[in-house]
Amino acid sequence: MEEEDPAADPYLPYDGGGDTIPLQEIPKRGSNYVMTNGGGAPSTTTHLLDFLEEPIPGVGTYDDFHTIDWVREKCKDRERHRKINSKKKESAWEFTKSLYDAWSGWLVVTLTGLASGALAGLIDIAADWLNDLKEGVCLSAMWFNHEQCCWTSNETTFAERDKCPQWKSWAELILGQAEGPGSYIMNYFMYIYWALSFAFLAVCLVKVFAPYACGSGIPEIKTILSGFIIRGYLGKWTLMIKTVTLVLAVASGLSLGKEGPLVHVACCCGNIFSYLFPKYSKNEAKKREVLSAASAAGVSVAFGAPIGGVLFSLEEVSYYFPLKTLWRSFFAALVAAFVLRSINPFGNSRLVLFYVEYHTPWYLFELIPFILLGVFGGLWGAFFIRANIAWCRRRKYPVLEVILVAAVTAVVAFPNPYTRQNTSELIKELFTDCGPLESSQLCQYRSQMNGSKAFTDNPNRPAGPDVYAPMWQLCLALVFKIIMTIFTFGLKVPSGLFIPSMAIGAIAGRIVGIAVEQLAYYHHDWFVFREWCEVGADCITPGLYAMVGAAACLGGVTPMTVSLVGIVFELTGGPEDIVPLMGRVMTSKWVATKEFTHVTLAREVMRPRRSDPPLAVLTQDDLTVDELQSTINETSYNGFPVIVSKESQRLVGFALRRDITIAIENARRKQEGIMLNSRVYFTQHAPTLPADSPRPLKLRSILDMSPFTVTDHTPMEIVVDIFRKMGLRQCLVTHNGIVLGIITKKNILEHLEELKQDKEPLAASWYYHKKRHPASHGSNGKPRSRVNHVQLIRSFQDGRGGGGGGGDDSEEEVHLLDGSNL
Ligand SMILES: Nc1ncnc2c1ncn2[C@@H]1O[C@H](COP(=O)(O)OP(=O)(O)OP(=O)(O)O)[C@@H](O)[C@H]1O
Repeated sequence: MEEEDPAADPYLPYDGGGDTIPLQEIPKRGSNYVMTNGGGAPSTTTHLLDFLEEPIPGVGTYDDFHTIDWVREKCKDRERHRKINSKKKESAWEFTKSLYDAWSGWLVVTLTGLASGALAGLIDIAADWLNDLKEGVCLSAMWFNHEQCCWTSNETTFAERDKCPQWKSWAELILGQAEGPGSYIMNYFMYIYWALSFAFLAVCLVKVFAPYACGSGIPEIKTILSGFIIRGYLGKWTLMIKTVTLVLAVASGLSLGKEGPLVHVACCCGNIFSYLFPKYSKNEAKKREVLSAASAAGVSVAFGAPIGGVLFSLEEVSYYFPLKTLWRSFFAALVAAFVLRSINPFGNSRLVLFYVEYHTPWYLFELIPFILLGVFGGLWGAFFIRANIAWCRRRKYPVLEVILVAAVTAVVAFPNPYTRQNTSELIKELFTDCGPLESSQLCQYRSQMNGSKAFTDNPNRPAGPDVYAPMWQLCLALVFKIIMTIFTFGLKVPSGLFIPSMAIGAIAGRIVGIAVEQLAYYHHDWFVFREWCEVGADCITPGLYAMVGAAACLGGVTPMTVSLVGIVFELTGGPEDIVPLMGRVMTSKWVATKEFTHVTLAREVMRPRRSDPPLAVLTQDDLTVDELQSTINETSYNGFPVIVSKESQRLVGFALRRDITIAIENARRKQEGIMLNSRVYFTQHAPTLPADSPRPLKLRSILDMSPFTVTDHTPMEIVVDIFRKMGLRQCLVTHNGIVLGIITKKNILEHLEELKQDKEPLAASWYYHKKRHPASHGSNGKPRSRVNHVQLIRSFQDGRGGGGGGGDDSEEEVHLLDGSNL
């Protein structure tokens, strides 16, 4: 390490550039000593020795909506480790501190897991209760939902599980009659009334208290985990409001799920707990390790799928995922699942949402309909994304829109039993295997099974009117769900896409399943069925088709592959059915993935481009404070290359704008003699100055002397690789040691997008936005307002399904660059 000198710190008194004061001679905090000021008269000042060790407050932190520098954060952590290791042998106290430090990672993920599990349980219970409130109330105990109410009743029969005298529908309570058109209309009215009230309350809470609480939150979390700062996105307000409004939004009956928002809730918990430990709160890279574990805990409780959660965190959201984070994610997912299981919100003593056991295996031929379902899922995904993006561009009135969508949903959903019921319940019903004990309408085949026959003895049967009627209702439900999901996703309430997508796939799957089953029944002599599906044989399970369809549609709207299989596998608890799932998922991945071949060189991507203003640089020892400040004020770049001199242009290092501003402010406040014409220098020793010049300001401590550089001839393939592997924020481009330009992470993303669009004109949201609102940009074309930054940041999330979320109401909210692989 280079030797510190007092002038290296802007707080320290300076002796005029001559001999520096040996460290041991500097008195302790609070004592006085005599110094010469800029060659002038001796002055007495109070010197704070601790500043030698303390970093300048604020230096090394980041502004809102900026990219973090992973390399710098990792170095900081290594330095902290070194310090702790060297001190731990000094005393028992230091040793205890080092132990605490080593364990704090496990502690923070345990707390996160506990909190996520508890909150998920609470949300499940509250949402169930509120959802049933739309139909009626439990007179014996108001806090029971419909199911619990009738469980506790002695008069409930097995066939009519949901009927009991304690549970009163609104018509019974208000009109005193349970049947007839009057009661139907009253129940209909009350259903709409509650749905609208919940939706209105949810959107108002979000709008007034925590705009970041809307949407699923997953794209933003991906953005944050890849190294962006979005202050308040994972804060306590967002957590509180998201928890409450999620319950309301789910209960309002809107076509949305709570799974994505639960991941957001878990990440808020992780972020809040990380503030208890300086190791995490002061290091943005370390904080992201906790957030990775938190997102695993989120998925774990959202679906009851702990392993799926870890895979999700690894594959989908995390950017930096060392082995230690894998273990911690696993542990957080485990703790969260355990807590949720103890709360037992589904009342089935199972963690999984849709536990199914199919009585027959699937046959090779069935891969054809499975693949067709895969195609349907892909088409649904593509259609949904396009339609949702197109709709999001037209969005203007968030509150009104929520009320309208909730009203239409309630009015249309009530008459159809498949749309009225809770979506998770619907999926569960669609997944069911028609056993003898199954009371679902979908299992009312013509020749009813003799109840005493075993499951495995359950041949395919012809469908009668009792099955055709629900089939029609399912078809209508499919159309309804497809349309409503497009309009719902992106509303200003918490909304996840997993459950509606699964429902759409499951409905389509069940319809296809029943169709294939009937085909096999009536045409068992066709060669495809002849071998394995004779009359009376038990061969086709429509529930399995529903499951494959659900996975297909889920895969269509999210880029998950391995984690999707993991989640669906855990969700349904069926190990035999994993092969069709894997097949389906892999097909879509192969079709969708396209590798780029970069033929470009760094100099073609670097900024400034020919038409841009020249690169803003700082010289190492001939700027004044005034000149430095005007460079900072006139531009809004995050940092500036520091060069030897205007003539030589050789690179010395890189200084961040924020660090420079903070250091100057601090020096002005705490250091006497710093004026506008004081010379600023980044060198080890001060330049020789005329005797009457004011005291110079040394800024070497904020200079990054090892910035990443590439030469102008480096292929972009390599540059992208360096950015990916090292987590760089920026990289300087040199030629013979002379700085030519800079490439930032966002430049790389824009470049990748250009490649993706086959060199069509760049359509990044930034440029798009610029065209529409020129007034909101600074002279250098950089967006000024916070809203614009949100849009720009959104460009780093995976465009798929990105219509949701965000805290602004502007039109171009959806966007578009795929940054998930950088
Ligand atoms: N010193 C500089 N001189 C000229 N252009 C620069 C300079 N620094 C950055 N740029 C370019 O200006 C644009 C804005 O850069 P900036 O440093 O603000 O980062 P950014 O890419 O917007 O990312 P962030 O979100 O971190 O602000 C980028 O295209 C970058 O290549």
